[in-house]
Amino acid sequence: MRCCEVRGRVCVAEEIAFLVSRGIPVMGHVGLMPQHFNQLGGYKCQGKTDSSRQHIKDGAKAVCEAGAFCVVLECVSASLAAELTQELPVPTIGIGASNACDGQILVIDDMLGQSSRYPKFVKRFADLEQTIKDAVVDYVREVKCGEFPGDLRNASTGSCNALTIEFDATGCCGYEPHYGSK
Ligand SMILES: Nc1nc(=O)c2c([nH]1)NC[C@@H]1CN(c3ccc(C(=O)N[C@@H](CCC(=O)O)C(=O)O)cc3)CN21
Ligand SMILES: CC(C)C(=O)C(=O)O
Repeated sequence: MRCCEVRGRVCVAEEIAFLVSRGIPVMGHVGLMPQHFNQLGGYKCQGKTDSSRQHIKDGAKAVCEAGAFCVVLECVSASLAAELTQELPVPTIGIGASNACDGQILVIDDMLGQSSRYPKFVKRFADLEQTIKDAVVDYVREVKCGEFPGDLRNASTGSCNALTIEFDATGCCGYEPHYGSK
């Protein structure tokens, strides 16, 4: 789905209502907003005090009243996420905000293990960084010792490259590499 995400609380309700009135679906976003890193004092869990908790709740409600179709909760406490998920009329999508939310976000580079820094809530479901490093180290080693490219990987003699790609049923756009003699 194509939509627009608007980050902020009560102060962005007017902008959300404007976009929604023109037919643009808007996703709200409360809690940690990385764009407000300086005002928030870092990438910290939000809603720890009663007043900031209330502030986030008021904001999330205003965002819904303005017409957002869902609200992202970023790094809010589990109990606040549970309350908002109960109280808001639209689905909540959490990131670092517990499993109380209706849906979840995880940055793809984080879950695949390809980021340079990891927020503490991330689970790495794969370690692509290590996989890529291992592949590159193997490649460099094989090039240095002459193992790659061997005869089999040589375009003019190789047999394993006997590849034909046809882009449509008639083959008129087919790509047929020329192997063998030049
Ligand atoms: N790759 C990536 N993944 C993300 O999820 C992400 C970004 N980048 N960039 C923008 C924000 C920043 N995010 C973060 C980053 C770190 C924490 C984190 O671990 N915070 C610590 C406290 C850090 C502090 O005190 O300064 C915590 O205990 O919650 C949380 C959210 C989430 N977002
Ligand atoms: C939802 C998260 C990943 C995000 O967009 C951000 O923190 O900037």
